[in-house]
This record gives sequence, structure tokens and C-alpha cells, in this order.
Amino acid sequence: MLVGVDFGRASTNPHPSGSFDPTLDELALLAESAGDLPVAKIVAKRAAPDAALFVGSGKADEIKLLVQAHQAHTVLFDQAISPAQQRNLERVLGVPVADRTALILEIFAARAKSHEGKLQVELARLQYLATRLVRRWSHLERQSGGIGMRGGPGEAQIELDRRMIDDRIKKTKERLKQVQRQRGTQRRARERNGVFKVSLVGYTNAGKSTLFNALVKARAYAANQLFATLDTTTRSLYLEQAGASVSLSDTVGFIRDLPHKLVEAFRATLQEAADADLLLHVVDAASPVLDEQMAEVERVLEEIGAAEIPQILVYNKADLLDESQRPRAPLDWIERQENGKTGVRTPRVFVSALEGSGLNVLREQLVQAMQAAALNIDEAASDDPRGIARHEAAVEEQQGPHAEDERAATHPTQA
Ligand SMILES: Nc1nc2c(ncn2[C@@H]2O[C@H](COP(=O)(O)OP(=O)(O)OP(=O)(O)O)[C@@H](O)[C@H]2O)c(=O)[nH]1
Ligand SMILES: [Mg+2]
Repeated sequence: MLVGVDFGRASTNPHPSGSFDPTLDELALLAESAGDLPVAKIVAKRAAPDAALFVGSGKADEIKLLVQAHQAHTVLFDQAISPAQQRNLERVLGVPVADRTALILEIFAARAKSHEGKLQVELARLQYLATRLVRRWSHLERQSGGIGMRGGPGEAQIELDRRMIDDRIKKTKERLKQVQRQRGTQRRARERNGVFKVSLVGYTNAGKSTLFNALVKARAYAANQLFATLDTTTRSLYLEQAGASVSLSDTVGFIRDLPHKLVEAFRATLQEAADADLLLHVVDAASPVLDEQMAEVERVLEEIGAAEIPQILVYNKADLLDESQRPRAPLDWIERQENGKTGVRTPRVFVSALEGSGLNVLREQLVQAMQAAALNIDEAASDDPRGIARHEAAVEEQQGPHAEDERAATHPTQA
């Protein structure tokens, strides 16, 4: 049973994309990805979350009736609920209650394949657990009457749990560091070869792995599931037009309200994207919430320090667009909105990774981006730190004069 609450404009949600999805489609897909079958959904409207139940008590009764009518075995909330709200709801509803964060962590835990991925998920889960214990403890403290009244019945146990968790967090972090140090060595070995690094980034389920497979003829796991990919896969992609290879990495997808601890735990994996010379930002062109998904990806890129990396926008699933939505040309240029920037002119390519259409145009753009970057590197040794002037000239040569003014104006601080 899926539940979403619309807090309207009063919402304190920090994400500009807004946290309320009236369709609950994404929550449904998350539930399916975790192996659940959504049987019913309900949306509520409130000015603010109820302290005890998150929803009002009338709504809770309504949910309970639906749970019974559909024999639902779990209630999933689209927003984060506190441990106390979770416990109260479970008591009222008579079934387990979980929120979006717990659901995402569950999916990650089930999907993690590599040693590093497993450790990252373990760390995120422990950290999630730790914050919940802290909150429960402070809740008990309040109940016991404040300072001087400590020593309630559960305190010793919680303190013990906390120490155990803190200990495991420490150990997991150490092991993770070890694994990442090894990977870092491998990565540096690759870097020394001077290979041009391209990373696929984008919202989960946009089609990154399908595109990766189509481009490098690999068999990365692609599925209609959220977070099908957790571990980074890297392959060499030979570009005939350039007579050279680039390294192409498939990475974990992004999602709105990605639990912060998870981003932290996956920082090293995401770092792969931040180290790239070029990002292929893959979007599901057929998604009704395309803008929100793109904004979310930009937000995460900003968070991991990858907002300045040049992008090619890959509008995937073009086969699903109807005639009126189809672009007139397979390639155009759009102004990408970025924090603090008026708009960055970025190539946009329409492809269907599934049918293999548009891939040649994409390869051409890859070659151009590579050549532009090569000129940048040439310039790196000279006075102009990133060779912006020459880079602009090179891009102009390749794309005609029209593409240029904005680029020069919007990359003034690139160095
Ligand atoms: N119609 C259509 N479906 C596509 C296309 N590309 C991918 N898909 C489907 O979209 C779903 C997700 O594809 P993936 O390649 O797993 O997406 P992803 O971005 O790697 O997803 P995560 O790894 O979960 O973040 C699969 O069911 C694909 O078959 C396309 O061009 N057209
Ligand atoms: Mg994938």
C-alpha cells in the first residue's frame, strides 16, 4: 500500500523539484524494484506532518481500511517518516511501515554485487540505523523528565546498541578505504595512459546501461528496475572517426531525495563521474517528469563536484515519443540551466538505445568533445590555464560560429 502526502507550499522540503508526486508512480516502481507488488495507493493533503502519525488520525483510519480490504502486508510512505511515527503507525495499522529511504536502502542492499558496493550499502545502513537510535534515545530522554533523570529502562541497551553500531561503522569505513585505495591505484594506472574518460550519468531507469551495452557491445545488467546498476563498469569504446578509444563508465543512477548517507557512502563510486572528462547525461525523453529528473541529476552532480564537467545530453527512448514530440533534427543545442549560470549551450542528441538509432550522431559528438578537450590539454602548459580561448575557437570551427558567444560568457571561471 503506497501513501503520499501533499504538504503544498508549506513544505520544508529542500529540493526545488518538490517532493510530492501525486501519481506515486516512482514509489510504485521503487516498491516493485524491491520485490513488492503495489495493490493500492492513497494521497493525503496536510499543512504539516502530524507529530505522532505523519498523516492525520482520520487518514490513518482510512489507510487501515484499505490495508485490510487489499490485504496489504506493508505500507510504504513516499516521504521520510521519523522512527516514532513509524512505530505509532505500525501500532495503528497493524502492518509494517517503511519510508522511501528504507526502501532505497533495501534495494541497494539486494543489488550490491561487488565487495565495495556491499561495504558501501552496509555503511549507509549502519549510519541510517545510528541516526534512528539517536533519535529514539533523545525521545526517551524527554519522556524521563530531562537532565538528572537519566537511566530509563531502555537506555543501557540503546547505549550498547549504539556502541556496537559505531564500532561496526568504524570497521566498515576502514575496510571500504582499503578497497578504494586498491581501486584508486588501478584508476591512476589507467589515467597515466592519458585515456579520455567518459561517464554515463542520469536518473535511475533512464537507460544508461542499455546505452552502454549498445555503444561498447557489452552485457551490463539493464532492467526496468530502479537502481539496476550499483557498481561502476568501465569499458573501452573505440571511435572510428577519431581513430582512438575512450573509456566509458556506466554508473549508479540518481533519484530525488536520495538519502544523504547513501550519497556519502557512494561518494567513491560517484567520484568516478566527478573524475570524467565528459559526461553523457542520459535522460528518459518520454518521461512526463523529465525536467524534475534532470534538475535532480544536476543537483547531485553539483554535490559531488561534477557540475563543471562538459556534458552531452542524450535524450534516450526516442522510440517512445509520438510524432508531435519527435525532434526535427537528431542533434540540436539547448541552454542548460545551472546553478549561478545563465545557461550553458550543450549538444543534445536524440537516440534510442534499445533500437540503436542516433548512435552515430552521438559518436560524432563524442569525437568532437574529445578533440575540444585535447586542445584544452595542449593549452594547459601555457599561460591560459584551461586553454579556454583555443577551446572556444576549436568548438567554433567544428560547430559554426553560432554556438560560441554564450559558451564564452558562461565559462568565465572554468579555470
Ligand atoms: N523503449 C525504450 N526503452 C528503453 C530504451 N533504453 C532503455 N530502455 C528500457 O528502460 C529500462 C531501464 O534501462 P536501463 O538501461 O537498465 O536503465 P539505467 O539508466 O541503467 O537504470 P539504473 O541502472 O536502474 O539506474 C529497461 O527496461 C530498458 O529496456 C530505449 O531507447 N527505448
Ligand atoms: Mg543501469
